[in-house]
Amino acid sequence: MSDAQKRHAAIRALDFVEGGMKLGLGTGSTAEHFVRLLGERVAEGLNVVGVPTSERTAALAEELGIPLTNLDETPELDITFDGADELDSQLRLIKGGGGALLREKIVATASKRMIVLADTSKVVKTLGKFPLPVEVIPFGSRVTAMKIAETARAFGCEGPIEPRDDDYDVPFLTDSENFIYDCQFGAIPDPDGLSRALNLIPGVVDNGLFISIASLAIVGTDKGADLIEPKP
Ligand SMILES: O=C(CO)[C@H](O)[C@H](O)COP(=O)(O)O
Repeated sequence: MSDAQKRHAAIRALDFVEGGMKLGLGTGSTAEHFVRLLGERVAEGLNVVGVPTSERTAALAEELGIPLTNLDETPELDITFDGADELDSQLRLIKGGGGALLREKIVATASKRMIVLADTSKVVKTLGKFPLPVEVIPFGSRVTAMKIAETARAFGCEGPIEPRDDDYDVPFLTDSENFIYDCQFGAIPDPDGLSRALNLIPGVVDNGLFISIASLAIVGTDKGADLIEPKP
């Protein structure tokens, strides 16, 4: 992972921003580069409004003076800029390393387009090396986790499924006060099928697979950034 590459992706992303736009603001270190650069433009007079995908991003955007709104007031956004934990050639993503996958997916799908910002380490042939985060309601979460494992097996995915916690064994809570299970599958042969099946399990709120949502990836390199469109 390269911080310089992340910053290069964020710099290139600013070329897509125009005055008057309504923007989804992602979560994570790559998205943070973008939000900070956007804050500089806003300070220079750029007129945009943002919907943050997490409390963390909301706090940062507020600190930088970026005007914020929410999806109730502004249900259609122009572009969401967000990071990813993995992306493949079809621009299918694994997201949720920072635990914000639910709001990230809601905001991205309320946008005319989602642009993913990444460094080169995020580009993979097959999704799944990064543990897939699945957000579950705390009630009955162990049963839900067993069903996740069963469902995943039917899609050729095996591997430990572990509740995310902090350094003191306290369960990690999302902004919506749910748990996250990290599923170490190694490879996901059918991301689309797995994503649909997981979301049918009672207790699963959503999972970190973003399928047919991103329409462009900006991958930062050591010298600049490459634009990648989804391959059919
Ligand atoms: O999905 C996310 C947060 O839920 C992030 O976009 C993802 O984890 C990438 O983070 P980073 O840019 O710090 O590598």
